[in-house]
Parts: sequence; C-alpha cells; structure tokens
Amino acid sequence: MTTGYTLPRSTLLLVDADKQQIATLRRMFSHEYNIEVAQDGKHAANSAFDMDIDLILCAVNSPLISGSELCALVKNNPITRHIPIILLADNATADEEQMCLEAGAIDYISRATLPPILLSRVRNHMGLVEHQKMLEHVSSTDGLTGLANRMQLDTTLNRVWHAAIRAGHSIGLLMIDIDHFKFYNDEFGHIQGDECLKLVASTIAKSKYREEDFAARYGGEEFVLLLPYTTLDGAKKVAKALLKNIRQLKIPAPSRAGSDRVTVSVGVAAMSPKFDPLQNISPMELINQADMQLFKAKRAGRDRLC
Ligand SMILES: Nc1nc2c(ncn2[C@@H]2O[C@H](COP(=O)(O)OP(=O)(O)OP(=O)(O)O)[C@@H](O)[C@H]2O)c(=O)[nH]1
Repeated sequence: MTTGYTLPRSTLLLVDADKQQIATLRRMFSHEYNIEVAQDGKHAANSAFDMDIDLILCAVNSPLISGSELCALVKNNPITRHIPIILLADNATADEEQMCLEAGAIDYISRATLPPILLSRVRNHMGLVEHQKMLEHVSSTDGLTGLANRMQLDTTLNRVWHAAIRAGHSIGLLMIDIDHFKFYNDEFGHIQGDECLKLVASTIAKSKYREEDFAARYGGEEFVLLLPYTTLDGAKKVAKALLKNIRQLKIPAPSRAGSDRVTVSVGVAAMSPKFDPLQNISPMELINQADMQLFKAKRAGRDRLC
C-alpha cells in the first residue's frame, strides 16, 4: 500500500525462561524488529497490556503461566486480544498443537524448525499485523493534512468524555474554521488551497499544549482541537495562541477577504460531563456548543475567538 506514511518499527515480545534461547531469538530478530523480553507468561501478559506489542513469540512451557494459558489470558482481554501469539514447542506433539491453536495461538512451531523457516513464519505473521496497522492508519487519518479524521475524532472524543465523567474533569474543545476560504480557492486555485489547508493543519497540530491534546480535520476547511483536562479559561488561552500562530504564518489572503493574511475563527467550549441517565448528554453537545460559538465569531467579524 503506498500512502506516503511509514509505520514505526514493529515490536516482538520474546517469552522464554531460558536466557540462551532468548539470546538466540534476539540475534535472529533484532535487526528487523524492536525486541521486548519476558521470562514467563505472567510478565508477558503484563507487557502485552502495558506496551505496544505487535507479536508474541512464546515458549510453550514458559513458567508460571504456560503458553496456552497466556493465549487465553491475552485473548480474553479486550486491550490485548488483537496481538497474535506464536508458540514454540520443545517437544511438539499433535495433541499439544491442537490445544494451543484452540487456545488462540496463531501458530505452533517446533523448536527443531530450521532458523530460516522460523524467521519466515514470524515475518509472514508480522507482515499481516503491519498490513492491518496500515489499514487502520489510512481509515483514521485525513489524507490531505495527515491529521486525524472525523471517525477518529468521534472515537477519541467518546473515550475522553467517559474518562472525564469518571475523573470529574472538564474537557475543552476548539472548533476552528479558515476565514473566507472560498475566496482563497477562487483567487489562488484549489491546489494552492490544499497547500494552505496543510499549513493551517500543521500549525493547529503544533498549537497543542499537552501530549493528550488531539487535533483533527472535521471536514472541508474546519478543524477541531480537543483539549482533555481543560477548563474554559484554559481552552481560551489555547485559542488565543492559535489565532496568533496562524496570523504569524503570513499566508497572503485573497483580495476580497479584507485582511492582508489568512486568518481563522475559533469557537471555544468546555464541559464537565456527568453521568445523568435522565439527561443523557452526549459528546456531540460539546461539538455543538463550540460550533455555535464559531458561528458567533464569524458573525462578529472573523479572525477571533468566541
Ligand atoms: N482546496 C480545497 N478547498 C476545500 C477543501 N474542502 C473544502 N474546501 C473549500 O472550502 C470552501 C469553504 O467555503 P465556505 O463554507 O463558503 O466558507 P468560507 O468561504 O471559508 O467563509 P467563512 O467560513 O464564512 O469565512 C469551499 O469553497 C470549499 O470548496 C479541500 O480539501 N481543498
């Protein structure tokens, strides 16, 4: 798939109590993948939960929790169930193979297998994982700007909303719209319009204050900056800085825009969501409020926040 996006190096978790075996496997795979190591199935399950693991290669007879028990543990957890597990058997038998595959292992390989064959089988499984990750990236990213798309925004907003209910935090949200963008396209053409969108998008992404802040293209020339753990005052500060950052780009504006440079208008909203089965307020309410404020900012003359 040619998307111009390069996946980060994949991570293989090796699980074996035998240090020599681990050293051999590490030598075999470390030039292709990041390697994490666990000495037993219990630590492996924890690593799968805490880290970004793409594939697990585990000795069937790993201590504390056996390979097949690890499969059950990983597959029953919604956070880790997508991670494929390959089991390595010291004394492979058909019965054990059946048990491991039924427990959810993607493959069962005898330790006696020649290294090039083991390498190829791991590569094949990792290839599928990487293809899947690429599809996920493409379906959740806006192709033009590289920001998250609307679908990923909905998923993230939902997650942030429920976390805020649990923790009693406020969420801020900025709805950002480029001013007179139709004039921009009309005067400079769509290709330059696209370049302008990309520049504004990257500036929005750079205007994030915290790691958790989340930028998305909402559609057309409209963007969202989602600010978890942020009050209305905090959100206004981010909006002010963003307005300044966009002005500082000094992108020449179309003559009919009435400004020397491209500007944006920002609608700011913040809410502390609460669980209330009677009112059932949804995350869309936060978007609607920011949208109403954006409308006011446009009516008040643009290049401002409301
Ligand atoms: N080049 C380009 N233009 C786009 C894209 N998506 C939407 N647009 C254009 O964005 C323009 C939005 O125009 P309007 O909704 O009228 O808003 P506006 O001209 O920005 O006016 P105000 O929002 O009121 O300041 C339209 O001309 C769309 O064709 C895109 O991906 N690339």
